[in-house]
Amino acid sequence: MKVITLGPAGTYSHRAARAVVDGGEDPDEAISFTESVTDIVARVADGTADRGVVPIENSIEGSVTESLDALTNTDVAVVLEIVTPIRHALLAQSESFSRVASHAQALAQCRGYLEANHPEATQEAVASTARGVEVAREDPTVAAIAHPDTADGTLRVLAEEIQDRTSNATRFLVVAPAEERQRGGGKTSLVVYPKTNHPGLLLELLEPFADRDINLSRIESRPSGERLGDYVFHVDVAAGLYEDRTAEAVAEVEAIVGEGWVRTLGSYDTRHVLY
Ligand SMILES: O=C(O)C(=O)C[C@]1(C(=O)O)C=C[C@@H](O)C=C1
Repeated sequence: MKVITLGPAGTYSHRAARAVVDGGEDPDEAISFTESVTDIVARVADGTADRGVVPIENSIEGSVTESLDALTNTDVAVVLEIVTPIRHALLAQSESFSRVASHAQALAQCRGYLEANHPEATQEAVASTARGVEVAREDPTVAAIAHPDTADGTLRVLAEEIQDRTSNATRFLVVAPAEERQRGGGKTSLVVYPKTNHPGLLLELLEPFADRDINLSRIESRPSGERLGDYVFHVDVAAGLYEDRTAEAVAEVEAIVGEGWVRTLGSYDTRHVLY
């Protein structure tokens, strides 16, 4: 199983990806890296990798919009979701740093800590938390925000548990080639582009689920990119496509969108991973 995720090694996505590698396989051989989530999804769609692991939502900072957009624009399936606690540390060569480098999501998850403790430090968003660690290793003026293990004996752990809420957690999606779309699992994800707009449209799109007593676990709108005020909706429901009621509701939504489209990413289960 070839798994691709956000690199370099040591990212939170890398930690989540380890949970996808089969027991008998060496994770170091199975997992490869790239520095954008758009690229992860593209590598799965073109068959370079069997699975891709992308962050999709954080409990403090919300959606990872690049991942939502990659799922809008690329035909892939979602086969599993992984939820993990995210505990950040501040890592540097010494206390005398003037910049903090990390992934934009991680900087945002520690906004309160940084404002209270290092208001003078400038913040630099880099491709991942592990990339920030590489920068801090090369540059004594830079501190990184990342998992404490990434210090790896070469950086000092200046502070631990610096996320603004102890309950900080991120949800990752495991994507697979579109033909591996599943019907089994407790959750189903759809991307819905209604194309047109009229009063009550969103209500019409959601009624097929409400009518069948299917719980909506999430709805997120993203700009379609076509024009201002035109949206794509990411809808998650708490029921699998193997259930007739879910398949019927999706078919009804497909009929409602008419001129637009519905992409069914498939059904999947949730795995909670602690590390
Ligand atoms: O930079 C990393 O370590 C990542 O895996 C990315 C990412 C994200 O995009 O949300 C993953 C988990 C944390 O929420 C912070 C950063």
